[in-house]
Amino acid sequence: MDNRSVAKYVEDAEHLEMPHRLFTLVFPIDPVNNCVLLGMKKRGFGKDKYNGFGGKVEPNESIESGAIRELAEESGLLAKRVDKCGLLFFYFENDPVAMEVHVYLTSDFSGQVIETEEMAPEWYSADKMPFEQMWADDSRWWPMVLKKQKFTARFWFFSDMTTITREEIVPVKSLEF
Ligand SMILES: Nc1ncnc2c1[nH]c(=O)n2[C@H]1C[C@H](O)[C@@H](COP(=O)(O)OP(=O)(O)OP(=O)(O)O)O1
Repeated sequence: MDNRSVAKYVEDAEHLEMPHRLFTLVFPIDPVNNCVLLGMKKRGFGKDKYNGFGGKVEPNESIESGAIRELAEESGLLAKRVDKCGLLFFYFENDPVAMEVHVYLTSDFSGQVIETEEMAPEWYSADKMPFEQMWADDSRWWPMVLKKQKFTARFWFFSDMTTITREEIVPVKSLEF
């Protein structure tokens, strides 16, 4: 997909006549051991699932600053740099607000991994992810991450928040548009 088409795809997604709430999702990567840091969510939305680190973007910050802040708050790691690898849209039956999730990787970070009130972090082999304990969409787009392929994707969830009723995953050249 060329950049103009990507922009159109995102514009379409953002104008499905529903408001979007902005979120971030960051996966720290250890490239030497091919490992990724996941966190077991201990409370709130997504409790008892493994995920990357992230949350809502505050009104006074950029999406990237929000990603770095949430990573620090939830894992103790300070990212010097994050690289956007994907853009996800989630739509839930009976929910008038969609989620727009900006997905980042980082292998440039410092600090000690700590367990926080929200997350219990654990390193996993990047090609042996615990998908059965993750959001149902994760196994659909993670292969793009492994291939170093940027992507946009849209998932429609049934009201149980678990069953995917429709999905679109599109490889893209760039997420700068
Ligand atoms: N389906 C799916 N796949 C992958 N990742 C996610 C989902 N749904 C999601 O919500 N997420 C991600 C997006 C965010 O990184 C988190 C949810 O953020 P949340 O914990 O609700 O936001 P915070 O701002 O940290 O919330 P509180 O601190 O107010 O609890 O999961």
